[in-house]
Amino acid sequence: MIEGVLLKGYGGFYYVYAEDRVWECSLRGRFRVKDQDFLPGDRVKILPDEENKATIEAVEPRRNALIRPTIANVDQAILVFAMTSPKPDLNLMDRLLVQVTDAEIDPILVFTKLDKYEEDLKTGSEELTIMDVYRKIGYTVFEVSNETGQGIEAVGAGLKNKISVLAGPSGAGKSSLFNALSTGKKLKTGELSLKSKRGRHTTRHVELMVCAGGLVADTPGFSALFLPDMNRLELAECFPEFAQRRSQCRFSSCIHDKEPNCAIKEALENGEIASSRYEHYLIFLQEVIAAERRY
Ligand SMILES: Nc1nc2c(ncn2[C@@H]2O[C@H](COP(=O)(O)OP(=O)(O)OP(=O)(O)O)[C@@H](O)[C@H]2O)c(=O)[nH]1
Ligand SMILES: [Zn+2]
Repeated sequence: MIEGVLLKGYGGFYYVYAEDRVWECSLRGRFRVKDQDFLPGDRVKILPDEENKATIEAVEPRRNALIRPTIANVDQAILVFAMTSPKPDLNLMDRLLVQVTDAEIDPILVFTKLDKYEEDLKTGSEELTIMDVYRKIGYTVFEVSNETGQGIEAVGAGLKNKISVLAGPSGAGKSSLFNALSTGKKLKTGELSLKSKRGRHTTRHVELMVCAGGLVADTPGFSALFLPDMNRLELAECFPEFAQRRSQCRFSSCIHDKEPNCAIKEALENGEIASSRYEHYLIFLQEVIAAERRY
């Protein structure tokens, strides 16, 4: 028996990645009734019968499961944004960071189009780049060019043996990144480029794809504009630079809005917290409060 990860269920079969290849699997009789219980990302044990064919014999308990997209055992979210053309939408970035953090998934920020950005820089330089702002907060940040390949290897090293979801706005370079990470490797059965996948299905099935020694899901649904169900105190917990200073606020129930002696507002005034982050926090706070009232 060999261990693998379920990539997708399709047409009555299950495609499992194990030992560096994709196996077309059917279910053992006892699993058939609870067919719908299988999710991409599930860790399974398979028994090969013929070449590339096998049966699923066992399923491991899940560590976590996302509802949208529906994937089990997600380790990390790769949030892809272009440094330039288009300029990164920081509101969306902070929203995704809140969603991911709330789901207890590690965020990784990948900024693309480094080649274009460096060209732009020749006309004038900024003091603290957006990338530095997020690095300073403590996030893992990569700067890459999908065109020249610069920085790609470092991103790939972080994907190995992990299940990652890919999210970010249209035009950010998600497909290009996926392709850049997959170069030099001939695609095997069950592996297709992100773009050809997208072109093929109008209704998007969630599925995992083999990429840089790990598994990656393209997740359009993850850029949802609504914040997850949370209360006003939980929101600040999703901003690491707020959470870290919260105990210094005068009131333990401080939501860092109108309260006096707020450590977060002090840090904002000192320039230790980026104004865009605080601005977005306030926008999200209003949304969370409005949602609280609805229930
Ligand atoms: N110069 C440069 N162009 C890039 C880079 N990455 C992507 N592009 C270009 O940016 C455009 C959008 O890239 P895609 O990879 O299609 O973006 P996407 O995020 O998959 O977009 P959607 O499919 O709409 O979600 C394409 O024209 C790419 O060639 C990069 O690092 N440098
Ligand atoms: Zn406060």
